[in-house]
Amino acid sequence: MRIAVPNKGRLHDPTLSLLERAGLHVEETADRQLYADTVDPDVSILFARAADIPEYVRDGAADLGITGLDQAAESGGVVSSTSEAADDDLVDLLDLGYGSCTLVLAAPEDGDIERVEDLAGRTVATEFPNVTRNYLDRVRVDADVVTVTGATELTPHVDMADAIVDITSTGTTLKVNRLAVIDEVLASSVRLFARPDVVDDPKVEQVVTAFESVLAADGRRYLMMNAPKARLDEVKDVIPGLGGPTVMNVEADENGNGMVAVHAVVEERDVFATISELKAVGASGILVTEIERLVE
Ligand SMILES: Nc1ncnc2c1ncn2[C@@H]1O[C@H](COP(=O)(O)OP(=O)(O)OP(=O)(O)O)[C@@H](O)[C@H]1O
Ligand SMILES: O=P(O)(O)OC[C@H]1O[C@H](OP(=O)(O)OP(=O)(O)O)[C@H](O)[C@@H]1O
Ligand SMILES: [Mg+2]
Repeated sequence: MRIAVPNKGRLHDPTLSLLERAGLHVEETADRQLYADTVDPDVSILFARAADIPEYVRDGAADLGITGLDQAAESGGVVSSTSEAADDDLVDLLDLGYGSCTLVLAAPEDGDIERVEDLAGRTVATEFPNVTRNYLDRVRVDADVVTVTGATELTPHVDMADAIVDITSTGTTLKVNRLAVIDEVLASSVRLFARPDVVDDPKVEQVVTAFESVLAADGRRYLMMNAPKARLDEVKDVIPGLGGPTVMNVEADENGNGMVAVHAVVEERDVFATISELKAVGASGILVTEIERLVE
């Protein structure tokens, strides 16, 4: 099974670190090499441009692809389950949570385009012509679409276009170019995409489970402590854990203090407050550790 992965750009490093954390270590290769093996002999990597990855998966050059939803939507149909998929659709299997951005319609701040309807008969410049045409159809506005390959934000200022559809995340680029958002076209983030015919492959399911376990571990910590058996209910009340905590007898509890060991997964943001509350109900020897993966 082959996974297409961004070879450069902002999605390259986070994608490799996700593969690493998921246990799919990518073998060292010379820079920009097209293919790489992973520690799993059944899984290999194809490095490609983020924008080409959807096409590689649709065509069968790869079985799975990791790239932005914006790129997948630009290249054709995207569905969220196999039951609704046509042969050349991509199935959006999993939101990997990074590369979050929004494709927006934007126009000069002090111009005459204030609503999408004002675009009738005007021109929109974009690197995403298909997504833009679909959007204009959806809102029933008849405008021309011109395709550019970069620096889209400049086009309204050089009379090439009246508005743009482009990526924004912090909004800095739009602001610097004195452009105001008129409408949201597509909310995007990096996803794991599959061809419909491979979705039920056990290897694909194994990859999905591995990625899910990394996402589940994100922002969570593992707490271990000793607690007086008599106050276990209070300890359980304090731990806002995933389900109930695990409670174990302490082997070395010879002097009969009635101590138990308590383990629990907690949200990272709750750890700070939880520790003082645990101490207050008699817990001691509290350990906080990172979780690499969590299969729920
Ligand atoms: N400012 C941003 N914030 C978050 N995600 C972004 C941003 N810009 C782009 N992306 C996401 O990353 C994807 C690839 O963009 P990026 O610019 O990294 O790749 P590239 O264009 O192939 O690389 P380069 O711009 O270096 O040639 C986009 O399709 C989008 O999903
Ligand atoms: O809202 P912001 O945080 O300013 O981000 C938006 C900008 O980020 C991307 O450009 P990128 O940095 O990838 O440069 P590029 O145009 O060379 O791809 C995108 O094309 C926007 O121009
Ligand atoms: Mg870019």
